[in-house]
Amino acid sequence: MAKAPTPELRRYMDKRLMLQLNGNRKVTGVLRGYDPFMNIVLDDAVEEISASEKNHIGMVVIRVLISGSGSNLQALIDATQSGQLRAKIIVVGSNRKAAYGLERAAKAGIETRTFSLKQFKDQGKTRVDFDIYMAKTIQEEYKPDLIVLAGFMHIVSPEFLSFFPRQNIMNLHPALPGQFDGAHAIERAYEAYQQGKIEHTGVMVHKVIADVDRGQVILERPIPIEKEDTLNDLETKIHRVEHEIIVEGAQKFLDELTTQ
Ligand SMILES: Nc1nc2c(c(=O)[nH]1)N[C@@H](CN(C=O)c1ccc(C(=O)N[C@@H](CCC(=O)O)C(=O)O)cc1)CN2
Ligand SMILES: NCC(=O)N[C@@H]1O[C@H](COP(=O)([O-])[O-])[C@@H](O)[C@H]1O
Repeated sequence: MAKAPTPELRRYMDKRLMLQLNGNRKVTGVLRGYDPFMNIVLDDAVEEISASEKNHIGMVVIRVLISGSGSNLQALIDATQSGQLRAKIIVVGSNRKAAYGLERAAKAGIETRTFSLKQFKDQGKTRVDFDIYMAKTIQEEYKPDLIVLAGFMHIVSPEFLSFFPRQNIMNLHPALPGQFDGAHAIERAYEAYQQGKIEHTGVMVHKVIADVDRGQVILERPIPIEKEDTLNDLETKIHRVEHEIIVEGAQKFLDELTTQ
């Protein structure tokens, strides 16, 4: 495939630019870097909300990985567009080409990538080959400050994690630390409540390590379960809290990462 031509921006390097983004957003900043995919790195970036209101963003970029409907991705998109989350989503990746979250990203003018484990296996390659390709693509083509796993239903290997020595990967999990690690956590919590084993569940965002859902907790929030709650009621309560904690957790982690 022909390599994308590098845009002629050399003469603007280290100069303050004003960029007009989608959604009629205006951002100024000092050009520090760019690549053939038009990923632009601006330093001391400032979003001009209005003539009198400015939002200092700093120099951050983020990348989101999804598998499903992407309601948490939408929460991140909305938060970056409102300025609540001082960051820019530069690309959304999914391991499922039918994930509705890819449509949400495209509608927001965000680049999307799909990574198919099945394609690798059909070529006789391994799951680790797939993980290495995915990690190498993310790191070399996008160089994100933060990767957010927002319902990304793929357990990443130590080989994947080795590409990110800063451990700048955050996962959203619909359970409290050490309670219901892994998939189907909400259903398992509901079942445990019905059996009288727990009185509440919760949501957390945590750093991603090889041991699934056992990374350092960034934020956690308990969610009470009422006896009249159906599973759907509990899922609704959990998703509402998720949409808040994923934004607050991303900002908290970014602030930590960018001051290291
Ligand atoms: N190494 C890690 N990888 C991932 C973590 C993590 O903490 N460490 N968090 C998960 C997200 N997650 C729970 O929060 C999770 C996702 C998926 C699974 C799982 O069993 N996946 C199966 C496939 C299931 C499916 O396709 O429906 C698998 O990967 O074989 C467990 C937990 C993200 N990755
Ligand atoms: N173990 C990981 C896990 O269960 N993640 C869960 O997938 C859902 C994705 O929803 P979304 O696609 O609407 O954002 C969310 O509930 C998230 O906590």
